[in-house]
Amino acid sequence: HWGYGKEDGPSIWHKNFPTADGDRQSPIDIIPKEAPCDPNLGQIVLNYDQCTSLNITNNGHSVVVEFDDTDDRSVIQGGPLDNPYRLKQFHFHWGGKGCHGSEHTVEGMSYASELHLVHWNAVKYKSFGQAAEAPDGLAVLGIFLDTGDDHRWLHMVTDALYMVKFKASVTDFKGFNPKCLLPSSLHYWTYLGSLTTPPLHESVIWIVLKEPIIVSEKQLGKFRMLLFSGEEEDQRLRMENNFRPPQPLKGRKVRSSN
Ligand SMILES: Nc1nnc(SCC(=O)Nc2ccc(S(N)(=O)=O)cc2)s1
Ligand SMILES: [Zn+2]
Repeated sequence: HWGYGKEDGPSIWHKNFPTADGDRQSPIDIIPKEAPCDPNLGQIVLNYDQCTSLNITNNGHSVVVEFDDTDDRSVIQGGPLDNPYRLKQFHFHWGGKGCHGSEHTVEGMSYASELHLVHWNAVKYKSFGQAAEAPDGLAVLGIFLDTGDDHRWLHMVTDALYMVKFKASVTDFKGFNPKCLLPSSLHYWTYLGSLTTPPLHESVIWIVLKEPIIVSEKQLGKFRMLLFSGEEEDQRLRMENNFRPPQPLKGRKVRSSN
C-alpha cells in the first residue's frame, strides 16, 4: 500500500497510480506574480452554519473530520465554482519537529502545515466517489498553518487526537463548525489540480487562501503523536511529514482573486 516513507512515498506512487505523472497534479508551487488577478473571479462563499460533523478518524495517512453530506447543509460556492460543492471532510498535512509540512508552497516557501476542506459537486454527480473521478467533481479549500500563538479553537481538534492515535481508530466528533478555522481574509489563488494522495484523481478545483491561520508549536506537536501504524502493528511509526512535494505546473494558469 502507499505511504510517505522511502519505500512507499510520493516518488513511488506512479508505479501503482500512473496519474501521478499527469498534466494537472497537485500540490504546486504558487508564484504570486505569475498568478494574475482575474476580475471575473468573485468571492468564495462558505455556508457552514448548519454543518454536521460526525466523527474524527485516523486513516493511516492523516486525521480526518467527516461530515454528514446527505444534503446541502454545508457548502462552498462562488469564486471559480459554477455550482455549490458539499463539505465532505477536512484533514491536515504537516511536517516533523521544526520542519515544514504544507503541500502547496509560495515562491518555494512552505508553511508548517496545511488544512484541506474537501467538497464535492452534488449538483452534477450522485456520489462523492463519482465526483472524485470527474474533472469538476471536487473543490478543496486549502488553508496554510503558520506557527505563533495558540489558535483559540484548534484545541477542539487537538484535544481529540489522543482518541485516534492508531490507524483505523475513529471517535465521535459532533457539533464542530470549521468556520472557526478560517483566516480573516478569503482572498485566494485558484487552479485546476488533483488529489494530493493516491488515487491522485485529476478532479479538484483548488482554492488556496493567501492568509495563513496561526497555531502554536505545541498544538502542532499534538498531531505528531498520531501514528501511521495500527494498534496491532509492532512498529510505532509517528505520523509526520505526510505531505506530497510540489508537482510540475505543465502550462497551467494560476489565477488570483483580488
Ligand atoms: N471512488 C472514490 N472514492 N473515494 C476516493 S478518494 C477518497 C478521498 O477523499 N481522497 C482524498 C485524497 C486526497 C485529498 S487532498 N489531500 O485534499 O487532495 C482529498 C481526498 S476515489
Ligand atoms: Zn489533503
